[in-house]
Amino acid sequence: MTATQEVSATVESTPPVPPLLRVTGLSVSYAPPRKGVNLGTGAALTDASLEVRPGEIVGIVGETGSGKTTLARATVGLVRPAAGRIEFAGQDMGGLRGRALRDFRRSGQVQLVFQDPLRSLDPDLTIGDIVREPLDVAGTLPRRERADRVAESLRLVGLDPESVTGRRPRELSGGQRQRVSLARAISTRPQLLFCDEPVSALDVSNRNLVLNLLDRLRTELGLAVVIIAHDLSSLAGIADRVAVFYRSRVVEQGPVQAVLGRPAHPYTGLLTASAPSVVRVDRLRPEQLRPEPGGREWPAHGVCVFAPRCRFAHDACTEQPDPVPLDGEREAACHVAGRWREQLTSDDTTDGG
Ligand SMILES: Nc1ncnc2c1ncn2[C@@H]1O[C@H](COP(=O)(O)OP(=O)(O)OP(=O)(O)O)[C@@H](O)[C@H]1O
Repeated sequence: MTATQEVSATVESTPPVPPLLRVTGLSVSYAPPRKGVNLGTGAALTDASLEVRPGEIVGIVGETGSGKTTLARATVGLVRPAAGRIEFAGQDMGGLRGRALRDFRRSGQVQLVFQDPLRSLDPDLTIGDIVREPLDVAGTLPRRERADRVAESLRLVGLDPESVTGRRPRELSGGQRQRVSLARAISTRPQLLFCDEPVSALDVSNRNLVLNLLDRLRTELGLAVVIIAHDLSSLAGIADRVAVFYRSRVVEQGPVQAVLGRPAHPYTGLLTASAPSVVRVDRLRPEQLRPEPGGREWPAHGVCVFAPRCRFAHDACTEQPDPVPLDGEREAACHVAGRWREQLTSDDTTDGG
């Protein structure tokens, strides 16, 4: 056997790392609102598929109400899917009921971190109590070891346990509070962390600090992290892959450089064109991607969700497209995925290539 054959034999025999989280065809609808209480009806998530591998950072972007938080809530069992499958660490979450579901939630293997730490942290508890609480709920770590784990978790997020353990959330800055939320979330040493808008309430320097911290935690703890964000700039620097949500659907997903650098879905194109600070290969302007005024009227249902806002929509778009694989690991749910660029004239685009 030649050296090259030996190398390829080794590569071929290495099994691919199985995903930690595998979501397949997930649909979620919230119950119709009670009379007089309008919380919104209809599908919050439709036929969504996504995988997260151990140690990976996956970004989820999309406008408000597109279903990003619903995916996180369904994964931890806070909302029951109408269809589809969620597997975590090889286990079918749909099969968990009653006590088994409660035990899974309490185990802290998947943790959520929310946007506004001031509202999500109990103001009456000390920082030490707040970080210890998930350990008390899980009950897997002996009591005498919990104080050490609290101190270790605070240190991991860059806080000095001696100075913060006895304080209360209001005595800390916004950035420190978000780090307390992270310390709390990692106290159970989860395998997966969902961070819902973790930096949108922070100023720029604290944003970078918290994002770098997430990057470090995934390396040091082998954590998989899903970061839900409105804006792309908070993901561009640290995510490995990104999924773009639009009106309850995953319209594009793949490696972050490919998706943000050269979007295949016109909606991703619009997002990146509207966020000039995000490093990208395409240099498109939002107006190049918006439909001409007075264009076609689209029915409210059944058509591609993006058709009414898409300059490139045509007859085929009267049907919602399924996601199709494109180059490499990327996929997009669009009848003109990537090909819409051909419709831009050379004056329209100064593609930096
Ligand atoms: N508890 C609820 N009851 C009824 N409808 C809900 C509930 N929570 C969310 N929804 C609806 O489900 C849809 C998806 O909401 P979701 O919170 O998942 O979106 P999102 O992308 O996370 O939005 P945001 O960026 O604003 O947090 C929205 O139409 C929303 O109004």
